[in-house]
Amino acid sequence: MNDFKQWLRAMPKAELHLHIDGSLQASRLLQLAAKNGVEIPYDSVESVEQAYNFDDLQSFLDLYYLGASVLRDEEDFYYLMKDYLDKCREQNIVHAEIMVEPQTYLPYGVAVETVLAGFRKAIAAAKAQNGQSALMILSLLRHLSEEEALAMLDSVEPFRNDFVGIGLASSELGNPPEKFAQLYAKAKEQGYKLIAHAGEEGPPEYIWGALDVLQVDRVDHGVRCVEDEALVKRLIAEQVPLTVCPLSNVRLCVFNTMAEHNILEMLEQGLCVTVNSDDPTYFGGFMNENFEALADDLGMTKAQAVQLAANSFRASFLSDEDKHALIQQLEQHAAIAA
Ligand SMILES: Nc1ncnc2[nH]cnc12
Ligand SMILES: [Zn+2]
Repeated sequence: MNDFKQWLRAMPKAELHLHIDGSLQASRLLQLAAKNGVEIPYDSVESVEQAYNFDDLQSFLDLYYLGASVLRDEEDFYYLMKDYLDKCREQNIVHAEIMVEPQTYLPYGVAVETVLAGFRKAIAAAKAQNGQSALMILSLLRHLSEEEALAMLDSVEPFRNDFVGIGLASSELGNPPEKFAQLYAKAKEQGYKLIAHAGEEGPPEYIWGALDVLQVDRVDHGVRCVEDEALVKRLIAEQVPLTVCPLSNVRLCVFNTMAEHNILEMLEQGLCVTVNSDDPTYFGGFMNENFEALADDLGMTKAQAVQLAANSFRASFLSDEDKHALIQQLEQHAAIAA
């Protein structure tokens, strides 16, 4: 491995766009399917990994929801979160904001309390044992109705302190932000930070909708903003963070190749872009593999890597004091020769 890659791996960074179900390892999926008696059409790690071959977002989501269907009890959720937090430690992800999607497990009779008890325990252990920092985001599923999302928001009321914000994920096309206007208004009243996927497969209008109707603090993906000059100007002027996921975008055919990805052009234009893994086990890499792909295929410089990591701390929902401490840590790393 070259010196720059070693330096990138050691760089402190925050991950702001990660679906916990998207970090389910194939071996864990098989183990839980066997433990919980869930029938799945795969019998080996190789056969699961062969299915990681997607034409678009929906073809991925079909496998992603099948994977999530094997989780049943508190221990299953604990190990899912622990596996990801172990990876954060290995990759110098010093802070993570993690999307959890309790609506996914409801059809299997899994209560929100069970899901949160497992996740909470793993996060508390990572904090106590390794000083790791993690926050959870309640991610609602846009292929379901707004009523269902509102019902979930009500269900988590007793667990309000487990979540820093709400997000909106799943099938984007045909499910515009406007469908969830009431949900976001209610969540805002309750003090949640607001995030939504927009402009991944959906058009720039969906990003306008996320900004103007949902009033989001941060946009997940947002790469299609470049099709609308006025939108780019607004995003730059307001420094709205965009959580970009390079390997995900290539695997889901948003870009044909990594060489065509626009993340560094967006960065150079002055947009507040960050690097994230989205669903790392399904898309062939966690955070460091995303950074390495930008170095290999787009010629990312050290200064650009530092800017991307600094953006990840600024765009986080940490206190100003915590952000400042992490940016100082990053500046110390930046002073080391790559
Ligand atoms: N990339 C993605 N876009 C929308 N919803 C998702 N859920 C998990 N990954 C997603
Ligand atoms: Zn996502």
